[in-house]
Parts: sequence; structure tokens; C-alpha cells
Amino acid sequence: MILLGQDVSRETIVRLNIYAAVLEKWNPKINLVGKSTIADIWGRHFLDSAQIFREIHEGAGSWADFGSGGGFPGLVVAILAAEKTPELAVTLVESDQRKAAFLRTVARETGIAVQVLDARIEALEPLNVDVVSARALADLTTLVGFAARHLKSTGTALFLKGESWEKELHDAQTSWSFEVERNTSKTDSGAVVLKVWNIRNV
Ligand SMILES: C[S@@+](CC[C@H](N)C(=O)[O-])C[C@H]1O[C@@H](n2cnc3c(N)ncnc32)[C@H](O)[C@@H]1O
Repeated sequence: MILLGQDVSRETIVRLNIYAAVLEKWNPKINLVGKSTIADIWGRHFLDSAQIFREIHEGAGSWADFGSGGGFPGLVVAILAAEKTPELAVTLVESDQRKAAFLRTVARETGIAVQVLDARIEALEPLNVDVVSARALADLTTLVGFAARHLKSTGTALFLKGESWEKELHDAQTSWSFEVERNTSKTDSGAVVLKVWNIRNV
């Protein structure tokens, strides 16, 4: 099956179907995603998350997703990585214990090896990873600060951002110096995937 231009195996589709079923079961209790989006888990969440997996650079060995919530984008990345780049180690950081328990449950039921850290990002020792990602977590200035602390010097951050991205980018550039590439989201024409690297204090 083709998932956003990527040919994925039947096993990956089976894993995503298990993920969708567990999400639907847990969502009324712990509000992992907006109720109105649950009918379109594939478009609003799986495809939105899968688009950033294509941005991974060759040789990347470690990826940390911040504020994963229901697992977006990090757990979808981990499921794709299990098939495409099994050497990639994925860490999900989620401070809410119940959401972290959900993430571990999906990982166990799909047979995916991910590390789930139920901690606040600010409290972690530097993770020193090749890639960080986040969706709907914080303003870009804060996210670039998290990336600066947890990325290797050669690393890349991938942030899914909504319509306020231009103002957020302008604001972030007053506190940080970095390279940036903007790509229109494949699932929402008003949103972007921001690729950020070479981060330094201004
Ligand atoms: C709005 S939700 C977004 C969840 C997911 N990334 C998505 O797009 O569906 C933000 C999540 O980040 C978590 N979070 C917020 N601040 C955090 C922090 N400082 N450290 C770790 N997790 C945090 C919250 O518990 C919540 O699950």
C-alpha cells in the first residue's frame, strides 16, 4: 500500500490498524486526540505524521519525539522505521503518565521497540539525538530551545506547525540563529513542516 508516496508493507498496515483500534478505545478516557478527528485517524494523524519520516537523513540513528501525546508524530515514525530503517532508535517523551501508558501499550501490541520517557523535556539530560520532532507542543522559540539542548551538533529538528508558523518563525529568529526549510504540509495547505538545523544562540 502507498502511504504518502511511500510503499509500505502489509505488516505496517496491520500495525497501524492495531494502533487505530487502541486509540479509539482509550480516547474517550484520556483524550489523546480531538473527538472530531477520530473518524479520520488516517488522514489527520497517521498521514500527517508519516510525511516527516521522509525527511530523515541518511545515517540518522536516533530520533526523539517531544510531547508525543497519542503518539503523533513519533509513534507513527517508529512504526515506519520498524519496516524501513530498523536501526533507528526512537524515543517518545510524554510527561502525562496515562498517555505514556497508552504509548507503551501500542508499542507492545504492535511489537515496536520504542523507549517511552514519562518525564518533562526540560528535566531530561541531553539526549544527543540525530532528529527531534514535535507537533502541537509549544511555540517555535521554545521548540528550538528544546532542539538546541537535545540534538547532536549535526542533528535536524522537524516541527509540524499550523497557520501561525510565519509569526512564530519571526519570533524564534530573534532568540536563535538557525537554518530553516519550509515545506507545505501534505495534509493541510495552511500548515508546514519546518526543518531546522545548525542552531545557535543569537
Ligand atoms: C497538545 S498535545 C499534542 C500531542 C501530539 N504531539 C499530537 O500532535 O497529537 C501536547 C502533549 O505534550 C505533552 N507535554 C506538554 N508539555 C510537556 C513537557 N514539557 N514535557 C513532556 N511532555 C509535555 C502533554 O502532556 C500533551 O500530551
